[in-house]
Amino acid sequence: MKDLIVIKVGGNALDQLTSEFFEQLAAWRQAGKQILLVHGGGPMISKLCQKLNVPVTKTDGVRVTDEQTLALTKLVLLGQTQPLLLQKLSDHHLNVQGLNAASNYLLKGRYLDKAKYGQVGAITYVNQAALMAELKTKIGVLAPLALTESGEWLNVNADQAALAVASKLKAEKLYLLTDVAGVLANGKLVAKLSESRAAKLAQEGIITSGMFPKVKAALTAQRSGISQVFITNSLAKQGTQIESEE
Ligand SMILES: Nc1ncnc2c1ncn2[C@@H]1O[C@H](COP(=O)(O)OP(=O)(O)O)[C@@H](O)[C@H]1O
Ligand SMILES: CC(=O)N[C@@H](CCC(=O)OP(=O)(O)O)C(=O)O
Repeated sequence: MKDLIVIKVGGNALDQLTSEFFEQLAAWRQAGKQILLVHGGGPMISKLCQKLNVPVTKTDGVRVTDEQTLALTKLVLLGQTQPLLLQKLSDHHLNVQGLNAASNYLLKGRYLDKAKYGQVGAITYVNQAALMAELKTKIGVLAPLALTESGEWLNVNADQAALAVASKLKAEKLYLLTDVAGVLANGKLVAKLSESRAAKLAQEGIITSGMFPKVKAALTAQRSGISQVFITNSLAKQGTQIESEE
């Protein structure tokens, strides 16, 4: 949808939001844009697990999520990080609405690989009509969780959730906000990143850890038709923009 901007706010980025961020959202709302924020909370989930002696296991950057981890994940996302972001937005006089998979079955998903990751999902369906109705008047703040057809909760990587929603709704722009200026190579920002350059940087061990699934999500988003995809730490800076192959 033209005029829809999807922004993923990672758990690390949540602590670093500057006044620029809120001013940009206000300016976009004034210009008639619809805005959906998909929030993370990974570091906070890991912290709570560690406090309660629940093992933290990640495979390919994905949290292996058993029943107990799922309960803590929901607790953190819906009880801690989402209210924190809503409060920050409200403090800046922005009109907001907290959203999750259970609000009008906004997001449905399927198991990614139950044997490997447990209760982890990939999004298969977005209730577009319900979501767009919410975004008409408010900035939506959506948790990265999905429900299966039979009503089981799934934990979804927040980059993947933002990508899925942005692709299904054909967003104009997708921002993956994180705690670094973009993809860095030898300390320098990579301003434009194509699929082949990304593959080379990954092979050289330059794109690693959390940046690896993020770049994969960004490339998939660009391929799905979202022309402006950015990995950045600020809405005022383009950071790394994904570009198509020559
Ligand atoms: N080439 C790279 N450029 C920038 N960051 C990288 C790179 N490779 C790995 N990283 C790491 O990826 C992190 C961002 O991923 P992650 O911590 O998962 O972010 P978020 O919580 O915002 O989703 C950076 O803080 C950095 O430590
Ligand atoms: C399946 C899976 O890995 N889910 C993520 C959801 C939160 C997230 O992605 O948060 P960040 O963006 O802050 O990392 C997790 O449990 O950490």
